[in-house]
Amino acid sequence: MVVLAKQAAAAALEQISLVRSPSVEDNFGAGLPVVDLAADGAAREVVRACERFGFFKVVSHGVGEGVVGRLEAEAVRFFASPQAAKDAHGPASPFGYGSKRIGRNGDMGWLEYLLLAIDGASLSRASPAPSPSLRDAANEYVGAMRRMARTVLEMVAEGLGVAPRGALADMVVGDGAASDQILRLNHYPPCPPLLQNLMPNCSPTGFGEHTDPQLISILHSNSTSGLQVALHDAGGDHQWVTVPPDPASFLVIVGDSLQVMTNGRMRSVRHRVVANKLKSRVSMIYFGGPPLEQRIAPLRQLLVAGAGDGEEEEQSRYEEFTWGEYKKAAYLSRLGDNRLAPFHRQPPPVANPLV
Ligand SMILES: C=C1C[C@]23C[C@H]1CC[C@H]2[C@@]12CCC[C@@](C)(C(=O)O1)[C@H]2[C@@H]3C(=O)O
Ligand SMILES: O=C(O)CCC(=O)C(=O)O
Repeated sequence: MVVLAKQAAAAALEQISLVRSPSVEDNFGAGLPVVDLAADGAAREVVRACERFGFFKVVSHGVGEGVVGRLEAEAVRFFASPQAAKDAHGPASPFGYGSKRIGRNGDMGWLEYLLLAIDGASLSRASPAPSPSLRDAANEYVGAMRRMARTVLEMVAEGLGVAPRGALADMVVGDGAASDQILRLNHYPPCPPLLQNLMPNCSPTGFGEHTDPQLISILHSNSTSGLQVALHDAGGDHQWVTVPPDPASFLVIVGDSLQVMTNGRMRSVRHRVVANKLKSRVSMIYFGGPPLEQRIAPLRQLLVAGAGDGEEEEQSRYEEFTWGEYKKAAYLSRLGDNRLAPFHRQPPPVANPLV
């Protein structure tokens, strides 16, 4: 009987891996990096958090509750619609509705999602928004994410002493820049009860561990927990730390491209989602990438600034590539792969230290 039940649970999960269920001890405590974007010295705090952790929570962001609420309500409505109606907007290749399958190379998660392409300041005409109301809410939300991406990337430039302020922001949200932006709506149903009964200490992986390839990501979630980030100790071992959900805030996540452009000063953080035992998690994430032809290499001013008096300028830790090349390689990779590894000339020091 137990064997049959276990088989049934395994079948329901298909090839979705299980991880240890998070407990309160895994929560990020007082050390969680938080930046008040409206405060004096915010640029310094942004740089500090990106260098130390590769992510931070944003408060005083100025995004209206209605903007978030409208898109989240549309997402909930869409995910609650009949499976056939959702499937009509899939499979995600890469855009559209997807369920359990992530990317093209066999990654699986306990989630369903809608991946939408952005063209300039709004959803791409080619992107299959399931309804006009979802499209309108998404366009309004994308406007808010673009403003936040500009603010944060300008603060990164300012905090690092890079001029002009728009050097990074313009790559992602510059007028007329054919940048590569994506909006993803994720729904993680609760862990199946059968599995919970059989293996109370295990939970299905919602979204497997990965780093984001772009410059920055901006994440919002409802009040259901699940996001974890990998922090490292001095020996290089990592520990998964839960970031408590806060629907009133956003999380900014450093992507691989920003790691390279800052020559490893800022670190893309590995993160994952673990399905919650009881509640659905709904998240919305904006990915800010540059135009395909953008060269991804350390900003010149950082290499010059990194050199001491009379020394030669700091060397790039990476082989050069364009965003288009990196993106192509990303789509050929598995979610959890270290996509920057083939481009490393010099491995960066220990990432994202445990506090
Ligand atoms: C296995 C995958 C799934 C990928 C592509 C490839 C490797 C990296 C994944 C992500 C991670 C960040 C968001 C995303 C939208 C991106 O740009 O790269 C993801 C994309 C997808 O979910 O389709
Ligand atoms: O749902 C989340 O909290 C994170 C989602 C994520 O990492 C992604 O969509 O790439």
